[in-house]
Amino acid sequence: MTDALVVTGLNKRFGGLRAVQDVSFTVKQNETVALIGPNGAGKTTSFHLITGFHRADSGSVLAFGQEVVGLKPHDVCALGLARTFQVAKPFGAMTVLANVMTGAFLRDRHVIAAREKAREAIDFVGLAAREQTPAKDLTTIDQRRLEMARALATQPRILLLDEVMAGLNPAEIDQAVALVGKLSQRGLTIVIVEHVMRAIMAVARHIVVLDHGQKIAEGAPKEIVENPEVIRAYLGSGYAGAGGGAHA
Ligand SMILES: Nc1ncnc2c1ncn2[C@@H]1O[C@H](COP(=O)(O)OP(=O)(O)OP(=O)(O)O)[C@@H](O)[C@H]1O
Repeated sequence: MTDALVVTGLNKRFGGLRAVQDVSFTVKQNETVALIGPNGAGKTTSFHLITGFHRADSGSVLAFGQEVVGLKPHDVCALGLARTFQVAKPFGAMTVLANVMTGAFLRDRHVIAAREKAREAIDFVGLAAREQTPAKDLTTIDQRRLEMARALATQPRILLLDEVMAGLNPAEIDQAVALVGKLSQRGLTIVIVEHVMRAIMAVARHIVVLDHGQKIAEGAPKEIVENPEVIRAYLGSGYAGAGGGAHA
């Protein structure tokens, strides 16, 4: 079976800073992979490179066997890669439904069909009761749900989630974890950037660790939390439990 995502030798410099250095990893179909590491490690930049928001200096990103480096974000999305943003970027004055329809329009030019797809995504993330609420009036968790619904409405095969749990309370984190599990059950391949280790341990089958733009480890969650290099660079000696740069 073709891998969902094959990232090979990805590089990105910002002036003298090597934000992403020779990063390679593979995500199998229907797998959930987490990208973790300290602030500034290059996680969000990797997402930008994979989704066409930044152009890689070198390297390759194959999505279901097709090269996406060099494509515009819209074209990457059309190939089935959708993402959320670390800082949610809804159209604040527009309703939840209208925001999600902007995602649905990628595949359905007709308003009625796009509205139907948008409603399905809104329902899936549990926002049906907020359909007519302006995005700016949503709570933090509902904004995250909106981000996910908008991404889902583009009918992706691969979903990249950038810190969708940041700022949520423990009960909300549990709800978000359940939602990610539901997305995976639906057959989606998921790449998740997250600092909430409890959530990572619950959803990820495989973890890739970045530090200073480089991959320092990858493996099963149990191996990663015991990896001395990962403990030094990110988790801190207090993990498993509460640790370092990561939020337990
Ligand atoms: N557009 C840019 N111009 C210059 N430097 C940038 C740009 N975007 C990111 N950087 C730098 O690249 C490095 C990697 O940043 P990135 O946002 O990818 O880290 P991150 O791992 O996502 O961190 P965090 O966990 O804080 O979100 C950082 O040093 C950051 O300051």
